[in-house]
Amino acid sequence: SAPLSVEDIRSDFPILEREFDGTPLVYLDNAATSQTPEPVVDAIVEYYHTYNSNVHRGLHQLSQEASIAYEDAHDRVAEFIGASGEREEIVFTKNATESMNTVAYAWGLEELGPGDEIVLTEMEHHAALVTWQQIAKKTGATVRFIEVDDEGYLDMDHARELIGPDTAMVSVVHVSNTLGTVNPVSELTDLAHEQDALIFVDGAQSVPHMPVDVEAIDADFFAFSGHKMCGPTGVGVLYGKKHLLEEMQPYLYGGMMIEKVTFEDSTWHELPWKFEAGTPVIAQGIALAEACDYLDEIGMDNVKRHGEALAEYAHERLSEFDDIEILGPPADDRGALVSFNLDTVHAHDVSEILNAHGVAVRAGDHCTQPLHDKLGVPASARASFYIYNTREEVDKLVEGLEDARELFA
Ligand SMILES: Cc1ncc(COP(=O)(O)O)c(CN[C@@H](CS)C(=O)O)c1O
Repeated sequence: SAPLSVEDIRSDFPILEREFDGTPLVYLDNAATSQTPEPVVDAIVEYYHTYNSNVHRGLHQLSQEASIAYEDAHDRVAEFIGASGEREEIVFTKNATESMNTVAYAWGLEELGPGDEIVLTEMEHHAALVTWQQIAKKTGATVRFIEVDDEGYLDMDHARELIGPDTAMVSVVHVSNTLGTVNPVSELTDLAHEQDALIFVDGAQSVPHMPVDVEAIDADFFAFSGHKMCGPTGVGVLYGKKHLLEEMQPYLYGGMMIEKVTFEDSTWHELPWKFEAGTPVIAQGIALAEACDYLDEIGMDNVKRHGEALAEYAHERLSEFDDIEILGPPADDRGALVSFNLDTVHAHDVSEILNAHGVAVRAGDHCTQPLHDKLGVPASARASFYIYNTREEVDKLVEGLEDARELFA
């Protein structure tokens, strides 16, 4: 695909024209949520303007149109991540968090028991960490954590030590939303499968930012959110290998997910509808398919290159300051984000002052409290990049930090 034209892309995002009392918006909080391009917004508007209807093949024209668009959106997402099982391997949820809970309840609650181990990493997002921690409490299973070293990399010797015959599930974040570390998910998948364990990859920060082929990785489950990849809020994706989803029982019951219901018992609809109880995320799912088209038009290799180049530049600029501590791997070996602390200024104050410069960054624990505890920092500030950000915006970030330093000197 042709190299990415940031200028053309920015014209698809009117929000980026926003100014606050004359100060232009510099949106650097893409790991929290991305902005939404016109074609995706148009897809939502078109749905509600022309074929809004409930799905699952009502007999009238509108329902037929909505059903086909909604079902086809599953195939489009499958294609985007290389799932050859198409819609049968793609469940639309509300967000990545719900995708992870779906496996924890529909598989974990049934399959786990005392003696079983769930291997996580110390850099897991709460969506995985708290979920598996609580399922372990309910089932008597044990959660164990692969250590993260001082540079923000997984200790793979420790991974090989932990993943053993008692391991039932490995759950690992593909790209850390705090450190920017890109984890060796193929290697971890091999380690899990050697022990007949399953592996769940949290792809919330990878699917939006790089080419992902779930079958090349051979992950059993993969989760991500539409709102971090130019889609709307309200749609997440659970990819699961077909035979696993076939074996799993639903944990949310109701209409749409059933085949036959009697007063005594019920049978379930085919995949993936078995896991989509009630009226699903229709407009959001259709818009997510549009977001896949939008990103593929740019080319995920270009998306990856652009985000990593901005993170590398930001890392280099921030490294010019001797009072800034950057979290995670070196400049040239990370995803599209940089978390950092300014020695004399709390991350919340950094964020406040950057906001006065129009610069939007995240400050806090980024839903990785145990990791921050381990790193010995209460919080961090995080700049995260996407397709519409520029080097000039990184320079604005640095200017804001220079202001913060003076204010708190
Ligand atoms: C690695 C990872 N895993 C799961 C999630 C949850 O995504 P949801 O769409 O909220 O369900 C996120 C979302 N992280 C946001 C909110 S804390 C961040 O600012 O970093 C994530 O980064």
